[in-house]
Amino acid sequence: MSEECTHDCSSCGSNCAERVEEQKNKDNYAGVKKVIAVVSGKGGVGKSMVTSLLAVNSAKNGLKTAIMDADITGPSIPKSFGLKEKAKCDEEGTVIYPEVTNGGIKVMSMNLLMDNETDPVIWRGPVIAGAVKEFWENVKWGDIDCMFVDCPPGTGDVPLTVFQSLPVAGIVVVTSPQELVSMIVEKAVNMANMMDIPVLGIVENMSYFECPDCGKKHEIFGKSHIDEIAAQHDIKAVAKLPINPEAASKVDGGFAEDLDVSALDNIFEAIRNC
Ligand SMILES: Nc1ncnc2c1ncn2[C@@H]1O[C@H](COP(=O)(O)OP(=O)(O)OP(=O)(O)O)[C@@H](O)[C@H]1O
Repeated sequence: MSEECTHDCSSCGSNCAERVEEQKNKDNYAGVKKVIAVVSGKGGVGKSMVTSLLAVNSAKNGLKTAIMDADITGPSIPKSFGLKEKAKCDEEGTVIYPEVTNGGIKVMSMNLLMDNETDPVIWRGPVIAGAVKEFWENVKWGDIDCMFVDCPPGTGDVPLTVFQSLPVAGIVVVTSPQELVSMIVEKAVNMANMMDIPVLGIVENMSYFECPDCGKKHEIFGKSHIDEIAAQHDIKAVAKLPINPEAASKVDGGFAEDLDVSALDNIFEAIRNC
C-alpha cells in the first residue's frame, strides 16, 4: 500500500496486498458459506489430489461441497472426478453452471470450458487472475457449505486474487518432504497473516511409503519435520499421506470419490470448526 492510498481500489491499478476488489453478481455466490484455499510452494506436490480428497471428505460428512479449480493453466480437478461434459451456461451466456460429480460436489474449472482439454491456456497473469474472479462471480454456485479453491503453486497473481476477491476463511498448505518445507510454510503463514486468514492445517503428502509386504514405514525422502514446523507456527492440524500409487491411479483415473479419505479427518475438523 502506498503512502498516498485513498482506500478506493476502484480508481487505483496497484496490485497491493490490501487491494479489495469490487464484487458483482452477488446472487451467484451469496450461498457459499465457507471458502478454503489449498496452496503449495511448488507444483507436483499433490495439491490438486489433496483438494479433491478434502472435498470428498467434506461431502461424505454431509456438507454441500464445491471445488473451484483456480489452477487455470494446469487444471486437473475435473479429471480426478471423471467429469467429461462441458459446463453449460444460461441463454444469455452470462451465468455458468458448475458440473456436479457423482457424489454431488460442484466443480468449476478451465477444463470444463475448453473445447479440448489438452489445449494450453496461454494467458498472462492478470488475465488468468481475471478468470478466477469470473469463476467466483459468474458461476451459479447455489447453496454451498464448503468451497475448496485449488490455487496454483506459489504466491503469484492468482493466489493473491483468491485472497483479495473471495471471502477465504482458512488456508490448507500442502507440502512434500523434498521441499524446503520450513521456508514454504513460513511463506504461507506470512501471506496468511498479511491477509488476516488463519492457516488451518498442513498436509505432508508423499510423507512415507508403507511396504505392502511387511507394513514397515519408510521415509523415502528423509525424516519428516512437519510436526515441529506446525508447532512453531501454532498450526494445530497436521496430516501425513503416504506415497500411494494405487490412490494416485484412482485419482488420475477419475475415481477420487472411491478413496478412503479418513487420513484427512483432522484437517477437515479444523475446516469445519473455523
Ligand atoms: N501420495 C501420492 N502418492 C503417489 N502419487 C501421488 C501422490 N500424491 C499425488 N500423486 C501424483 O502426483 C501427480 C501430481 O499430483 P497433483 O496434480 O495433485 O499435484 P499438484 O501439486 O496439484 O501439481 P500442480 O500444482 O503442478 O498442478 C499426480 O499424478 C498424482 O496422482
